[in-house]
Parts: sequence; C-alpha cells; structure tokens
Amino acid sequence: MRILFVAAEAAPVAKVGGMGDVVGALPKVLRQMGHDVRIFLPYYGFLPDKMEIPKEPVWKGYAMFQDFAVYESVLPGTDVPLYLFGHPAFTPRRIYAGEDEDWRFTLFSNGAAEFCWNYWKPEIVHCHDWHTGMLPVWLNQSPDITTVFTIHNLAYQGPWRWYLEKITWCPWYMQGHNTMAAAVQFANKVNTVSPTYAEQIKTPAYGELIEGLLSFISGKLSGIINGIDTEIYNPANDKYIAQTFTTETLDQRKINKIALQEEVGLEVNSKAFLIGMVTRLVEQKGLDLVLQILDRFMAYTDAQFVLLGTGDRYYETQMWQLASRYPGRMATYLLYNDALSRRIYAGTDAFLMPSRFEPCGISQMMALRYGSVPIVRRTGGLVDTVSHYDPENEAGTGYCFDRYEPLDLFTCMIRAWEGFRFKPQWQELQKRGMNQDFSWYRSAQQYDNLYRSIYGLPPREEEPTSEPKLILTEANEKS
Ligand SMILES: Nc1ncnc2c1ncn2[C@@H]1O[C@H](COP(=O)(O)OP(=O)(O)O[C@H]2O[C@H](CO)[C@@H](O)[C@H](O)[C@H]2O)[C@@H](O)[C@H]1O
Repeated sequence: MRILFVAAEAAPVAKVGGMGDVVGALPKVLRQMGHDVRIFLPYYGFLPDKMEIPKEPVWKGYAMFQDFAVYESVLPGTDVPLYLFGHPAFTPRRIYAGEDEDWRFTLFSNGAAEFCWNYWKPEIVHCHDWHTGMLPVWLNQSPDITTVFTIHNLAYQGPWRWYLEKITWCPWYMQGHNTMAAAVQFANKVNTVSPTYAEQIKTPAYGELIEGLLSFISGKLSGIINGIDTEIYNPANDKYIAQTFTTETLDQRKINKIALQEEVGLEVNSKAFLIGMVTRLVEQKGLDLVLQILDRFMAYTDAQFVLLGTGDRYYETQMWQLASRYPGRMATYLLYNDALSRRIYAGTDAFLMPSRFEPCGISQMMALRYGSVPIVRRTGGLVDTVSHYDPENEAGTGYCFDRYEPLDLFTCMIRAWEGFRFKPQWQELQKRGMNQDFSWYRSAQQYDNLYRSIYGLPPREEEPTSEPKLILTEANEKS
C-alpha cells in the first residue's frame, strides 16, 4: 500500500518526545514489510544542519493564501523518502512553542492535503496528533484516500473551531469543536499507542473532555503499543555509552554508572542506588508527585538522582533548586541531549516514570532495554510494558504503584531502594527487563492489520509469541 505519514516530528532529525521516535521508526519497518511508506514533515530551520536537502523543490503548491515548496530527501539512516514542507513559518529553529503554532500547523496540514491531491497520491494518510487533525476532515471528500489518526497526546487538542473557521476551509460537513475532535470523527481508523490507554480515554478521568466522543467511535478505536528502534538503541553496540554490555556481561554495566557519575558531577560510588529520569518536564509526567517526596527520599536514603529534561519553567526551577540542596547526590540537566539520555539509561540502577497519564511511554522501554529497572505508576502503556516485581516467583520487570498519591510513590521508591541491596535478585530483575521484546516488528504487524481492516482485508497471521503482554490489575480495571 502507498502510505503517507504526516507529522510534526520524525527522529533522528526532528524530535521533542516519543512521537518523533514513532514516526522515525515505524515507516522503516513497514517498508520492510512491503509498503511504500513516505513521510511529510515541516522544513524546520535547523534541518539543513542535520541532513542533506536538495536546493530545488520537487513541487510547489498554494494553501491558505500562501505559496509553499516541497523538497524531497531521505530520512537519515533509512530508505524512507522524506518530503519537507517549506514555508517561512517554519524557518525559526524550533519545533513547537510559538504564538503562531495553531496557524502554521494548520497550514502544514493544508499543504499536505494539496500534496496528496496534486503530487503523490497515497492510499492511506497516517496522521499524528492534532497538528495533522484537519487532514481526515479535508480528505473525507476524496473516497480513494483513507485516513488513520494516531493519538499520542490527547491533552493537546489544537485550535478551536471558531479560529479554524477564520483561517482555513472548514467544509460544511465538518463536526468537532477543535482539531483533535474533528480528526477523531472523520478518520477511517483512530488508534492510540497502547491497549490500556485506548480503554482509559473513554472515561472522564483520561478522556480530556472528549471521552463521550471516543466512546461513541469505539468501534473504530484501537490501541497498538509502540516499539523502540532496537537497532539504534542497543546496549550491545551503542557508541554513545562508555561500555557496551549484554545480559551475559551485566557486571560490566557498572563502568557506565561510574562514567555517568563522573560526567554529571555525582559522587563516584558504584554501590550507591542511582535513579534517573529523562523526560519532558510537564504535568503529565508526574513531576508534582516527585516534588512532593523527593526531598524526603533523598534525606532518608543514600540514593543518588539524575534528571535530564526540559519543559515548564516551574518544574525546571524546582528540580534545579532541589539539586542544589544535595551536591554530589543529585544532578539536574535542563537540556535536550540524546547521547546523555542513553548514558542515563545505561548507567542508572532505576528509572523513574510516575506519570499522571501515559499513552504508551518510550522511555521506560529504553530503560528496560539498557538494564535500568523502571519505577512506574500503573497507568496507560506503563501497565502494558512493565510488570510488578514479584520476588517470591522471580517474576516481573519493575516496581509499580497504582494511586496518584505522593505516599504511594514514596513507598514504591523505598521498596526499589531496599530491593537494590539484594544483588543477585536485582541482576535477575535487570535481565528479565533486558530480555523483553520491544522491537517495532510486533507493532508494525498490528498497524499492517489496521490498514488492511480499512479495506476489509483479513488480518495477517501473527506469530503467537509476538502478542503484546497486557497485564491488567484490579486497580487498573477500575480506573
Ligand atoms: N531532555 C531530553 N533529552 C533527550 N531525550 C529526551 C529528553 N526528554 C525526552 N527525551 C526522549 O523523548 C522520548 C520520550 O518519549 P515518551 O514516549 O516516554 O514520552 P512523550 O510524552 O514525549 O511521548 C508521547 O508520545 C509517545 C509516542 O506515542 C507516547 O509513548 C507517550 O506516552 C506520549 O506521552 C524518549 O525517547 C526520551 O528518551
């Protein structure tokens, strides 16, 4: 099938969070499965620093009273054709956070629709998040193009209808009070990035005010767990970490811990329990919980803590100030740095992710792959990817808690800190995590079946072993 991915991010050239990982990895695997997948991305001002882009555009178009040009390149490290939407609105060296955000991404979507109608006609347009939410509405009038809309983050729903009506074409048949709601109504298939979250968003606690709509369209709504790029993120040959390792050579992993402690200015001590966090610093990621207990945790234990993240100024300053109270034991890096993130996954003993909600979560899968034991709140995709440690039966891959309460997080962290003292059991726990299969192949198979279902084709046979593991606890079934 001919499939066009339209998104605001694509790793490795334009990534802020997990959506970039998905758009950067999934097309590659789908192409290996025989689909002609291409990506449509804004031509951000920083892209020429990161890849080769021809000077001449392959096509010029017109949308929302604006001229634009489309340049063709290839996503670095892959064979995936990449079309770049060139317009001065994207020249600034940033992906998000501008006053013109609603306008410029609506223009981008409109440009993508024109591109499909006039230059390269796909059978399926696979849209990601609100930035591309108008595409299913516009393409609804083209019966030979179908749409899939993937929700990575329901919290951001794009501009309101009244604003869209001012800036662009809202066809007579359009429904939905904002871009996300319109996309959910008009896409042929809607999916989110884990089975648990797909259920949760039909409830008021997680539905971000469109739970009624999501319940209404539940017949076309599904959950497909993300993968990670296991070729790029591989502790056995990662050139960004001090010492490569596998489950067989886990003892060597402590070289990474020492190197990380040196790099981020922590006291060098391979015996200290080192917790890491790599995250966007936003409410979703549970930072308010962390701020309520971290001071006490640091005071009560001898643990060390390293944070890498950017985001809300409030969380940045609070974490920074906390770090200044624990010199040599806590380090805060307020920046975006892929190489350092890998060294944190490879060098920490545990990885903290107490999310308020989590559509899937890529970081905990990276942590598992690099042998850092996740401490997570059981919500969304964290339910589907991390199972609670059961020492009696030597089962489970991390430490989990259910309620979004500071005391529950504190208790969970203390349990992990205690568990770390039992070295042989801890190593087994790490190995179980590292042996989990989070490759994209399993998820790509499910996307393939989703595409096939649009055309009434039967699903392809799946390997029985490749089924994602869905672990539902009583507490989660209730939430
Ligand atoms: N400062 C920093 N430096 C370097 N790397 C950093 C970084 N901050 C974050 N990252 C990286 O960004 C990615 C974060 O991905 P997540 O899926 O965990 O969260 P995110 O909320 O961004 O994604 C949203 O979309 C994805 C994709 O569908 C869903 O999994 C998720 O639940 C949803 O919230 C990881 O690869 C992480 O290493």
